[in-house]
Amino acid sequence: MAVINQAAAKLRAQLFESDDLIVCPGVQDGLSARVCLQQGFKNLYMTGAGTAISLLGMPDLGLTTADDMVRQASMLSSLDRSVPLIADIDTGFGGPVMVARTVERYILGGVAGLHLEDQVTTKRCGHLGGKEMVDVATFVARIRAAREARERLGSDLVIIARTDALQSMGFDEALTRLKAAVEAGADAVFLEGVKDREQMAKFTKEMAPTPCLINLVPGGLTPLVNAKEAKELGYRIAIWPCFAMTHAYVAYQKAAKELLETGAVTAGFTEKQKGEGENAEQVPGGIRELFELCGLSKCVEFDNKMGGQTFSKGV
Ligand SMILES: C[C@](O)(C(=O)O)[C@H](CC(=O)O)C(=O)O
Repeated sequence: MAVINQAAAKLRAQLFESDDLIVCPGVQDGLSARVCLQQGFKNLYMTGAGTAISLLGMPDLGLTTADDMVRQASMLSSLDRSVPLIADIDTGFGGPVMVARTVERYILGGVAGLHLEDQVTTKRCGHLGGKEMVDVATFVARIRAAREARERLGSDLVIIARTDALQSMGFDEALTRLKAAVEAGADAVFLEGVKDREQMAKFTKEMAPTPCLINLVPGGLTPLVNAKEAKELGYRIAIWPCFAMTHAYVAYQKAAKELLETGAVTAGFTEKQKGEGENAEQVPGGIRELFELCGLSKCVEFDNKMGGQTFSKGV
């Protein structure tokens, strides 16, 4: 328990013992997380939209189950337990009992923070139209259930209340909901779909001193301010869901098109990479490098240290 709680305690300290912006690149799978860890990010964000796309090949329409999300969030948390992960928990997947149960599973998986929202369980991405909300009492019960689960496990989990009410119910109702959530035990707040800089500044000012999160989705409703601006606008946490996925999508398309049309895959490769296999071990971005990114040498070292024979003939 103590080791698992370390990331949550660290996130809590980042939030309440410093005034730096917590910069969270959106990750959805092992590769995106490993790349962000390699680049030295101090935090990660597990995007539910990205998880729906990468794990299910489906849009963000409330199709990922609690099991899908717990499994992905736990895997991502385990890659480097010194880097706190904030994870999307959508609506919590049911009534208070289910919310508490799912939050416990997130905590036990090593998640440091999560955001829990007020959409109906048949939810959709916050940047799509036609969203429906639960009433305030139902939302508050979800937050209370999350807080209760946190207390039951003695965890430092950071609970971030998210409202999707802005588009259909307006700014004042959205703020009322977030204030009620803070009253019920949320540590930070997330106003989904905020539409311009003026609204951003007003939001952080009205919610102060509660820390606010900004969601910067490529192609979404919110202007893509940079980290410096987000901080100046009063935000404490910024998430960039699907940012790398957008780039990966374009690269996949290019390579798939080339393979289909020419029967070969060379797009974006260096001359060396295009060569025959004898230098395979040195190829940058080749399979060996990807395994290395994911801890190949560390696995071999661990096996040896434990007296295992698995890699005695080398790898
Ligand atoms: C933040 C979000 O919940 C996510 O799953 O990452 C999504 C982002 C997206 O759809 O790209 C959201 O609803 O804003």
